[in-house]
Amino acid sequence: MFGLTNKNKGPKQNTKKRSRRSKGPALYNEQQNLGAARAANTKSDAGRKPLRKTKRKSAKLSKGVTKQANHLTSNMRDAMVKVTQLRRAERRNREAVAIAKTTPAMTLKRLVRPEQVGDWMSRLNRSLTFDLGIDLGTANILIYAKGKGLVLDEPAYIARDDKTGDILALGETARTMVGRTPKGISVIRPVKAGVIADYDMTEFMLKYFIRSVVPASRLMKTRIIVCVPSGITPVEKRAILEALLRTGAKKTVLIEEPLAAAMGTGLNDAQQVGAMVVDVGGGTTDIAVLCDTGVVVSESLRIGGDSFNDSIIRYIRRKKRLIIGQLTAEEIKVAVGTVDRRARERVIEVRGRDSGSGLPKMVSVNSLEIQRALEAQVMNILEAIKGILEKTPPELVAAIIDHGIILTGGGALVDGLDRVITRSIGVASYLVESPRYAVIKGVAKALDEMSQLRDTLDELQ
Ligand SMILES: Nc1ncnc2c1ncn2[C@@H]1O[C@H](COP(=O)(O)OP(=O)(O)OP(=O)(O)O)[C@@H](O)[C@H]1O
Repeated sequence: MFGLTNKNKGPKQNTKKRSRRSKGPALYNEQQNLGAARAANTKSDAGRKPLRKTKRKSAKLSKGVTKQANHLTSNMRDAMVKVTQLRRAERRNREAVAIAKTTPAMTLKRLVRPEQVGDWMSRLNRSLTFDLGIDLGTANILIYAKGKGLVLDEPAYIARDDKTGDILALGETARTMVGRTPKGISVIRPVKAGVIADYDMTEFMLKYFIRSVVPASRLMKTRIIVCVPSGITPVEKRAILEALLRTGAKKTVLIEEPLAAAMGTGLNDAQQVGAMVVDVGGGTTDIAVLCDTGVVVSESLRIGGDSFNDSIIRYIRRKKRLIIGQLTAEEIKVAVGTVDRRARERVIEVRGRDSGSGLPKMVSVNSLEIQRALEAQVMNILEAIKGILEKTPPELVAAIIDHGIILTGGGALVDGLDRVITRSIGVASYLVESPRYAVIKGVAKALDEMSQLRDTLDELQ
């Protein structure tokens, strides 16, 4: 009975409150039932009926009341759960309204932790900045985009209408027009011997090629490292930097060709103690001794793949009385050309115009003839290497003997150059893998290490 009384006391108060507030039908009925049960209980006590009858009656009554009380308790629990759920939903609504009222920045602060904000900012900055490396060569222009790789590899040629000044073709299309253009159209090379020969055309070519690889919206954020021959004057350097700035770039930086070539060959260890790099390009041959502080001694010669072609043209005209063009000379050089008189003999049939009669003619040319044609130029390169070694500090010479002479640049692909240098200088020399791309690989590295290389780079912004 005590248990029963206790059970009835608690729920009774709650039920009253609830019934007053919400007057829910279930709870109201329960309260009425409980009241009826109590009234019945009081009546039975007052009547003082015989003991057996009273016992049976009170047992029946207590069963009923227990049942009702249990029922009431479970209903109370349901009601409490409902109230809690309602309160939670109300709190959630209030929070949602508060977030909606805050500014976007406040919402960002609420949703993103401070360290994530930093990451987010740097990620955004990185995605907006565009870093380019350019090998502005006499023969070819190569562009490397950080994070993307080599994005442009085109011959540095422009076909132009002489009368109107209109540009008709650029790059490979213009190169194939060399020696085949009608009157009034000329194919020009704006960069000669590594130096800008025609400023307007160089600027036009750079703008055209850069815009073909950089979205216009990112040009203002573009940083460019450009590679130049070691022998150019400060005025020429500034001209190149300004031409690049006029393309719309944010910042332009210069790096010397031999330094870039050395970096591109992955020479870091040798470079620290001393290395000699001979970069034979289309227009220039750059010879330099480098150590960890940069270029120690260097020289730039106006000799390269193009002047090799000129020598071949002159030789064939003189010895074979045949006039050939630049493209044929290039073909001969690649097919049978050599600078080593001990090389295996190869022969090629060459077509051209007879210098006397002006009629078409075909002659055969062999490797030894090409070796003779190129001999004087190779002698100049060998003399320049000897001269540089004489100016090199003895400690570095010892390092060069250990590491050898490294050959880079497309011009160094001419057969036998490495063997001739090794025999004449007495120091092992070797051609790097993909010599045409050594400089642009170095420029790519320089882009990664831009901040450390600050002393070695000339910059403009
Ligand atoms: N297989 C080959 N044999 C001989 N010469 C070659 C060969 N392939 C390319 N060349 C020469 O390489 C030269 C181009 O080399 P590269 O692209 O390194 O020059 P560049 O960087 O444009 O010139 P520079 O460094 O003088 O500004 C051309 O003159 C071409 O004739």
